[in-house]
Amino acid sequence: MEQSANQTPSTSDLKLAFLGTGSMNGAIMRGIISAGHRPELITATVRTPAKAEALAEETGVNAVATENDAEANLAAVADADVVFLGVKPVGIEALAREIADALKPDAAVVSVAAAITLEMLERALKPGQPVVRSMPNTPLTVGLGAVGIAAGSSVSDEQLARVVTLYEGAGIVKVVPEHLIEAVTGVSGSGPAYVFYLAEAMAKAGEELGLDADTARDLARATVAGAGRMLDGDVDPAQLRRNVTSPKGTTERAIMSFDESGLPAIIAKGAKASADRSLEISRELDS
Ligand SMILES: NC(=O)C1=CN([C@@H]2O[C@H](COP(=O)(O)OP(=O)(O)OC[C@H]3O[C@@H](n4cnc5c(N)ncnc54)[C@H](OP(=O)(O)O)[C@@H]3O)[C@@H](O)[C@H]2O)C=CC1
Ligand SMILES: O=C(O)[C@@H]1CCC=N1
Repeated sequence: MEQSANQTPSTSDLKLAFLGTGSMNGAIMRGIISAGHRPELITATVRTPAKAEALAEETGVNAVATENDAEANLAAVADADVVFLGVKPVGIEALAREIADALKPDAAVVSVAAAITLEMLERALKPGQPVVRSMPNTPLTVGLGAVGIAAGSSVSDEQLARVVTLYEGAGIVKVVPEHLIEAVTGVSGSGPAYVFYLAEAMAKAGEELGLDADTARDLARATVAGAGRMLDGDVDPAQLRRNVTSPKGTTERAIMSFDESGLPAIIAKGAKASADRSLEISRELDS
């Protein structure tokens, strides 16, 4: 049964480490900083020195490259209260094993990786280390993220609430049983790409209707951004759609065409393909 966490402990003094600060961990970190977390309490690691320099310059965090400092990940977690693991799924377990002995025993380790199960994470860390499996998405970077999280066996209510509060600074959070994380992946983890894909397709449609490429792209982009902004809050997408759809008007014809083409089923099939791929990667990596 899905539930929303409702405790809001203070997280403003927590020391955070982001290990592997690319698209996803970078989005989480930027969202948390925009929500007010002080960059001087954050250490971020990447592999490449130039990327570390750019991150430090842009965000003010302490950013370190593992190519410059082989101990960077160990140093980053040494006094961290919450550690976000943000490397590709294939590298997560090795990273967890690398930092296992350097973590504070009560540090919460939050994986953002697709397909990496709580069992795999707990096996790679020391017994009793609190672990959270999360499935975030990149709109966290603009404070409009959507995150699913599942708690490991050693996570206290307070530790889970801290992770929820950190994420809630930059989006909405749903606490779900682990077996539903694949569903979260199929809807919201991969979801931003579906929406960008829609914007690409709308732009192409505009060109086919005679608009020049720049005009078509700008109209499609602004439409998806504006509609996305209207969805922020407790609103019903179907009602917003109906507000655009005049009886016997132009939009109605377009929606009828989408329905005749089976668009809802096509989207459901794509979301399932994402969820299924997550399970497939789990099987590939679980040794
Ligand atoms: N992108 C997305 O929308 C989403 C991604 N995820 C998950 O997020 C994770 C990361 O994906 P994504 O952000 O897209 O990938 P990226 O390639 O953008 O980021 C990976 C980061 O890890 C760094 N890195 C690699 N190895 C190490 C290491 N040993 N120590 C420190 N840093 C390291 C890379 O540094 P460098 O660039 O210098 O090589 C890079 O900054 C994946 O597990 C994915 O499943 C989950 C939800 C959504
Ligand atoms: O494509 C991926 O595998 C990652 C996980 C969800 C979104 N991006």
